[in-house]
Amino acid sequence: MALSLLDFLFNLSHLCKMKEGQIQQQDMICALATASGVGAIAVIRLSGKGSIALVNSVFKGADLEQAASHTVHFGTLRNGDSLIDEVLVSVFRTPRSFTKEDAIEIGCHGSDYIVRQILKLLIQQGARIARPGEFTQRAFLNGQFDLVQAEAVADLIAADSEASHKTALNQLRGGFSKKLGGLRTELIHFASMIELELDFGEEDVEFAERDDLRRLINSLLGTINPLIDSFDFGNAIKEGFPVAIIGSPNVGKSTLLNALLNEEKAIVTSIAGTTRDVIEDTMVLGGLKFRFIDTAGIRDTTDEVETIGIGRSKQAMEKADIVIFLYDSPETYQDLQPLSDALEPGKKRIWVKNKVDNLTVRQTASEPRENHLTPQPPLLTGEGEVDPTTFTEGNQQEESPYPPRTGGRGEVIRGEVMHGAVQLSISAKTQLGLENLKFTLIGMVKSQAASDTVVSNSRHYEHLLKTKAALEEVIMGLDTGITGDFLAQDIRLSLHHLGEITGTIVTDDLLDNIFSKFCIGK
Ligand SMILES: Nc1nc2c(ncn2[C@@H]2O[C@H](COP(=O)(O)OP(=O)(O)OP(=O)(O)O)[C@@H](O)[C@H]2O)c(=O)[nH]1
Ligand SMILES: [Mg+2]
Repeated sequence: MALSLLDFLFNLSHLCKMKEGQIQQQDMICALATASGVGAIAVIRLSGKGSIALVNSVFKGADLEQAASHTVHFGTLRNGDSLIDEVLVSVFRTPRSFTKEDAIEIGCHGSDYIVRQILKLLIQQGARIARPGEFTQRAFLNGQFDLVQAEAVADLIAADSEASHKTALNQLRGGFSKKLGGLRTELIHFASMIELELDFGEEDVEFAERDDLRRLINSLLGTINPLIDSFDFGNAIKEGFPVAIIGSPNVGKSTLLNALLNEEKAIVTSIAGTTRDVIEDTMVLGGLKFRFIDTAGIRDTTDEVETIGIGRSKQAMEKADIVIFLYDSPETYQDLQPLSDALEPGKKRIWVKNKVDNLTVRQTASEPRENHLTPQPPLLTGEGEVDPTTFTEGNQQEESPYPPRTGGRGEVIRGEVMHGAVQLSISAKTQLGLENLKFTLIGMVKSQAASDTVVSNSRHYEHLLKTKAALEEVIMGLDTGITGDFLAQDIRLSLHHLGEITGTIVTDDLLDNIFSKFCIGK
């Protein structure tokens, strides 16, 4: 007969650490919590059993052993007779500290020398230097938060845009782990019902209502699927939304990259074929991080290096979230058509006509106005939504080789949105219309954000995929009417993967792996 759920959990506990339980005060660890280097103030952290007594033995001021939790005390730190610094000591008593252990924070003057002297003193008195992330690891092990929240602490520190900050904060406050936790509890209930059936062996009894189980699994899948789908978006929030600039040689791709980044990142010359490889960098626009990718101009060539570069341009285009198709003439516009046709239909694209400054320069007061383009401020039509209108256009004598656009004489030409594609006109060189392009990019990304709860961590993504596969096995088992013991096995596997996400079930290896990526002092 299959193992009972209790046996299963018992066996697992040999390999795994269960998070729930008593607060464990471990040995004393210390570290600099602020960035190293010279600053006005530095903060040194100490946590573990005996921390308050240790600092009290080297502190001259109030008696810290008698001090209440969450109080701050001014005094001096001394190594024997020698004064190290005037400090502010904050006292936190178990369980009301970050780690839930007794903890002290020493605010001293921000000199490397003073920090070294204080750490040396603490180590002499019995503390040891903390491993990376060890404070957060202790907080997790003492039940301060689940693993998703612990990982969010690292993300919050690393956040470099409004969006990544918001995602990390959402995870820190429970985000999707609360939702998953609730469903997991229900699933455990079903698992135990099925285990009970197994205990009755030969007797044909069913404690677990199969229809209710199916409903629960569907509801779990309903929670998990959008989370899985959100990963690309969540990952881009962290790493930057990739935007590939694609076009024929010399249309101004590198000029545009430099203008977007506000720095001379790529070489610009009038020689066609200047850029040979992909060049990229990130920029935060409207609270979102974008990864702009300049590429080699695409054309037929026999040059070996250029051919490799063009291959990379095509790869960048396929991987990008948004493709900017840049052109400066009817010919270079036509060159882009086969590339766009070959691209997956759902890919977001912006068609950008460059070098419009040339068009205005060509005009003189006496000439009939052929292509009068006047920049307009971008029209915001709603929250985060952008109407990418840039220019008013006068008489257009020639038949336009470009895709049809709405609007007539002197009317505001709407940057058309067709099959997810938008049309704009700019001058990368004079930066005319650039703000509008930025607004369009921001609007395109913001329109993707379905909810605040997004998965941005590849570990969570991996376990969500595994949970989904296991849950689908349960559904398949229900469809084919498999026996309780097989059903129980599939449910156990789902529970295992769900538990690994929030850290209800974790191995030491996994914990070490996660927390070693933190900085020391966190
Ligand atoms: N008048 C005008 N010239 C521009 C504009 N943008 C780029 N150029 C010029 O066009 C030429 C080519 O610019 P690049 O940015 O090197 O073009 P590219 O598309 O990166 O070219 P490759 O790297 O060869 O594929 C340079 O002489 C630029 O100064 C613009 O908006 N207006
Ligand atoms: Mg270039």
